[in-house]
Amino acid sequence: MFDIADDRRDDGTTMSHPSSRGAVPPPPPRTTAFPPPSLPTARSESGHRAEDRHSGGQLGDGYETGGYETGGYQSGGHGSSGYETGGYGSAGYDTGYGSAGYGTGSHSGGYSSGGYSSPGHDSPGYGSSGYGSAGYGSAGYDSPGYGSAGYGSSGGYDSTGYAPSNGSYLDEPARTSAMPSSPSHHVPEGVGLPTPRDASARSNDASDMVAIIRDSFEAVSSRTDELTQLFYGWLFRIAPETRELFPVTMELQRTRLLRALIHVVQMVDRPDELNVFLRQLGRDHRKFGVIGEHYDKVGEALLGALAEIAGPAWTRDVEQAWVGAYGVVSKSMRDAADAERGPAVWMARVMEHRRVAPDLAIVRVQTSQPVPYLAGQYVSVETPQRPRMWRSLTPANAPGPDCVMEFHVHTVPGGWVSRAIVSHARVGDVWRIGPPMGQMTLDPRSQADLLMVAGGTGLAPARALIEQLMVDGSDRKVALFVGGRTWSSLYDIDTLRRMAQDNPWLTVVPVVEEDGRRYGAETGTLGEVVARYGAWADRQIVVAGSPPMVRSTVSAMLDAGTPFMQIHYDPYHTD
Ligand SMILES: NC(=O)C1=CN([C@@H]2O[C@H](COP(=O)(O)OP(=O)(O)OC[C@H]3O[C@@H](n4cnc5c(N)ncnc54)[C@H](O)[C@@H]3O)[C@@H](O)[C@H]2O)C=CC1
Repeated sequence: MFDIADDRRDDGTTMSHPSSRGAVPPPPPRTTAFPPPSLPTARSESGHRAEDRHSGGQLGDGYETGGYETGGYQSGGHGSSGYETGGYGSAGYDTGYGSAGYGTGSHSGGYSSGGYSSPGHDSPGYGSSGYGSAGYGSAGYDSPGYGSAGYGSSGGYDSTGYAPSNGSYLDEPARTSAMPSSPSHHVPEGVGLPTPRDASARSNDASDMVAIIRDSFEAVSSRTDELTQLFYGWLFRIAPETRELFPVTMELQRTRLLRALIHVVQMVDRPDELNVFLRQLGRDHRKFGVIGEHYDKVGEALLGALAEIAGPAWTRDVEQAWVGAYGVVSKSMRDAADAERGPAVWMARVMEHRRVAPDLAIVRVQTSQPVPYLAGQYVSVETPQRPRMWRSLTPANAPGPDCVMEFHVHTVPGGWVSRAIVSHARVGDVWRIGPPMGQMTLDPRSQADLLMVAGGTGLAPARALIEQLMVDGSDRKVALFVGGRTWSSLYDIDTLRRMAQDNPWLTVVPVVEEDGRRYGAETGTLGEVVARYGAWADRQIVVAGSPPMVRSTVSAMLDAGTPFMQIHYDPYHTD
């Protein structure tokens, strides 16, 4: 319950059925030299690492997993005592910015000063108030912060007030700006930032309620570990049957609960956005087998736990505010779950498991019914080796009538699920797949050329998008910069080469950290290398990889003059 591990979903629009999108062509058979000559000219290569490179990428024990759940995002957070410090800090847009994290609660002033507030980033809307605040709205506590809603929203405050959020809906600023689920416009009180535009519209009662919820939550924010433990203890006491919905190890679950709670608290004054989030959460929870009556028990446990931690500060007003807020939350979730007609999960059989490196496997699964995902989206996955441990993975292929999904899974040190998938998944295993999420999808109406920057298994969404362009018969120019730490870690380079040879619109540029010339690759970090080619101002840009990689890439691009609103990336949970 209240697990937002897999909560990124779009704005609720219906996705097209994969089978109507045409067959995915088989990989082209030949090899070719690359890169083809259609790129801008690179400036001189420094080969030096970015200052912040690989920062904050350590995982806490057990919070890993394959595909895109590796380092970075998790960073210090889960590994350290509270997720409210380092972890989400670095999940924020950079360390300074992030380090305020959620830690000090919603009123932390830290946000306005960190990272992206720093001088040197001169793109519009990127200044101190702009970035600091926009990110705070979500970045601190929730993975959207890292992606679309957090940094993505740094367009957030521009001179005219609120620019649309970014980081989603590749190609289509209008849709991006309309994206209701982004919590990006929230400005916590007390940080000296612009007033949220909806503030004036709030009634006194509502704003009182918002203030009470925020203040009371902040008051317990230093004891969130206790809070979540109490909550689950309470829940399992009053509704013992819910225990089996959760994995044996509850640590991660508690973190997820907290994230969801914080998310709700942060968005409590933006009912429309909150509603989208909650509806997605409700639909997603169908896969856990959550039923209507559980919502009441959860409410009771939550309020009970809050009251116990708050002590004398739990006044009647506070209680009423929370009762009201929880009523809204549970209604949205239940309504959405009840309204959903599609499957809660799809069963997928492992049809191929290829260990392409000791720590990396390519797994192809087939579902009996199509999973309605779009190229670039991701799904949550549960494997028989790790029951009830759902992890997010991005299909590396476009949806096709064969109902096959290909996943690229890199082990994360200490990771339960990623290691199990790489080492122990077998042909014939049956996986469960949750509903598609994420918004890094193509707008079929756009003809803009594209730049894709992919680090490690972050290649998956880029490859799916490229496949989709092939299916669509597009001739939009695509430059794909694909990075690995070493040449041998570019595990899919042969396929990419073939694709580039067969599709003249596609340019593939391999990037390795050292000694690239030896392999015909560029040397450096992805951000450095991409920025050497200029600002890419005429392209829609997708960045996928570990959070530190995304962070440093976007930073380098902004420094090179890339318009922020053209850069897209999805939020990822790394647990
Ligand atoms: N939809 C998405 O965006 C997806 C994201 N991912 C994420 O991609 C990541 C891939 O991880 P691995 O395969 O282990 O790749 P990796 O961590 O070995 O890194 C691969 C590339 O990223 C660069 N890189 C890594 N850390 C960096 C940093 N701090 N600064 C600059 N560049 C950095 C490396 O130089 C290399 O080019 C995972 O975190 C995974 O969660 C994976 C699949 C989909």
